Amino acid sequence: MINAAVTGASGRMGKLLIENIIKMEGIQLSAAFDLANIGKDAGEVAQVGKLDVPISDVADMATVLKESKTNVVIDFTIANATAANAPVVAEAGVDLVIGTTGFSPEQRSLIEDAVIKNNTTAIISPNYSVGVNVFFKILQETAKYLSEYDIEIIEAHHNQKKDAPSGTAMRAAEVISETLGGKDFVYGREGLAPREKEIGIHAVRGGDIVGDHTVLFAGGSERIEIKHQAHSRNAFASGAVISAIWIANAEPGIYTMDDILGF
Ligand SMILES: NC(=O)C1=CN([C@@H]2O[C@H](COP(=O)(O)OP(=O)(O)OC[C@H]3O[C@@H](n4cnc5c(N)ncnc54)[C@H](OP(=O)(O)O)[C@@H]3O)[C@@H](O)[C@H]2O)C=CC1
Ligand SMILES: O=C(O)C1=N[C@H](C(=O)O)C[C@H](O)C1
Repeated sequence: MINAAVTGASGRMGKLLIENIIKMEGIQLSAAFDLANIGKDAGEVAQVGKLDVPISDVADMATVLKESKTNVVIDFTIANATAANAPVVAEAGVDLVIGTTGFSPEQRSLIEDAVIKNNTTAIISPNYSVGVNVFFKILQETAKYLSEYDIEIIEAHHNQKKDAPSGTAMRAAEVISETLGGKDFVYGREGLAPREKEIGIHAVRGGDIVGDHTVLFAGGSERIEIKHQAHSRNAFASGAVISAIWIANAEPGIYTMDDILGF
């Protein structure tokens, strides 16, 4: 049985991760962390019934992980929180499934260094849905054929999202840039904006949009739009919990969803 802890247990994703953990075989909730609802039952906060797992303060993370015999922490919080908590998790010899987005290059290196230094394992992905990871592959292929076309990425999310552009939009831009040997990124456009050989990245925030990503390849007299739309956060939560099961048999190191999906 895999013992999984959830960090960000009171959040939109945290609650759904707990719901998915209790539904899946071979994995159980061993601990939960958040800034809010400390001491409350994580199952009751997630509205899935009492689980006898209290939400703990992140300040007690090292002790709680040890006492709860946690094997893996699933972290969907905010960049600075993940950057602070990941070294604590790695030093405790516990694996990590990271869904948080919006890392600076320094935060990303700090997390990866802690995992490597402690010989543990991490999966880091801006999007745990199967569809988005197929979408990345389609973008790679399309970019090869339409390398001369103008490329713009438009993403839309709910009005409570804390980072922009989304991690998925940034990964889409990286995938295309890597395929085409390097592109500049331009964020939004305003005023006179002559088109160079860059990828334009645009973020929209409104209402309860779960997550839309469109990549536009525009030529002189035609265009292709490749679009992924998430209908529910379950697309992300189920992928993250499957990843937490997968990690139990992985060699130490850093992985992405490509490894889990066998791409
Ligand atoms: N990879 C993927 O597939 C997906 C990634 N995401 C990413 O996951 C992250 C969370 O998204 P979402 O659930 O919507 O956000 P929420 O704001 O709903 O949830 C985040 C939770 O983390 C808590 N938190 C903040 N700081 C800490 C800390 N230091 N220690 C412990 N908990 C903390 C927040 O508390 P408080 O509210 O009090 O600050 C909140 O309860 C975002 O970065 C988002 O982009 C989201 C969906 C899919
Ligand atoms: O914050 C969200 O909601 C989401 N965040 C991820 C991102 O930034 O790419 C993934 C998904 O689009 C939902």
